[in-house]
Amino acid sequence: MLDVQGVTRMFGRKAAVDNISFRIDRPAFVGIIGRSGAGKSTFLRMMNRLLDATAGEIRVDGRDVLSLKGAEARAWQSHCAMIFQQFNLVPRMDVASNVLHGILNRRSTLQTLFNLWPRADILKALEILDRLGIAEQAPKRAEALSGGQQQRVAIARALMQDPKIILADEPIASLDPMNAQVVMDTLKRINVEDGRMVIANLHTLDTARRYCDRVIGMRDGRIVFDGTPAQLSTGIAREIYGADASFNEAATSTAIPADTSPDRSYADLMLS
Ligand SMILES: Nc1ncnc2c1ncn2[C@@H]1O[C@H](COP(=O)(O)OP(=O)(O)OP(=O)(O)O)[C@@H](O)[C@H]1O
Repeated sequence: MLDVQGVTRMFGRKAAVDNISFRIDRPAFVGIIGRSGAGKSTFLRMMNRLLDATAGEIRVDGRDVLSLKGAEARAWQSHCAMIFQQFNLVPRMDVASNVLHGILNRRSTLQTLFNLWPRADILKALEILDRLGIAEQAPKRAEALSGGQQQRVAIARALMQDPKIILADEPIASLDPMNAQVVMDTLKRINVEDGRMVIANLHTLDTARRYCDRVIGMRDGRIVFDGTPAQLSTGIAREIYGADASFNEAATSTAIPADTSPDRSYADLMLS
């Protein structure tokens, strides 16, 4: 369903992403790991057409999304919703309106001007918020919510687009461990229950191991590992991060200590 072939992005003489290729045949939960500057964000930004590639193809169900232009490129962007480390909500706007903004590009100028939303869309937004456990936050301003709740609003906004693929660029990097777990559990749930592919740039190894079906390790723009979490040994992790023998995985951990952890997470249940 996703076939990445020879994708490269140059910035001047530097290849931020250097001729990468991989295939994903089912709606998997894919984690991309690597140190800062490895090219992870650049790849996601090319995939949803925020950034042009210098070379290569990204085929989704046979169609090269890198060659789409104009309205077709915009339509593709709504099929691969993106969520960001800093949530990118409108802080002073209420939560429900932030979620409805996921389909802003489907409205007429007049509707936008008077902030008019069809009843069916409002009900859908509330239904999604309810599903993510934050329905009671709908009338509040986004800025009044905790970071974890804001990221769930951003996920709700993404779901409003009914995307095939969700791209998440360091979705939990600004969150404390408890909120990070809630957000990752939410993404896993959407992946498993809806069959939507999730591709997430992750900065902690334990998160990649715990939630991903497949892990892609990048270093200096290249793929240096592509496999299952079980294949990701400490030695390979060292290679990905360019670290020496003193590299300690626990140092990158966001895990919640067992005695403060809530009931077993959804991901635990799915994976057990
Ligand atoms: N707009 C740009 N102009 C010039 N160089 C850029 C630009 N965007 C990214 N780069 C460079 O491309 C390389 C890859 O950056 P990228 O942000 O994709 O890495 P990353 O793995 O996502 O890192 P991080 O986790 O820090 O975001 C880096 O060397 C970065 O400095």
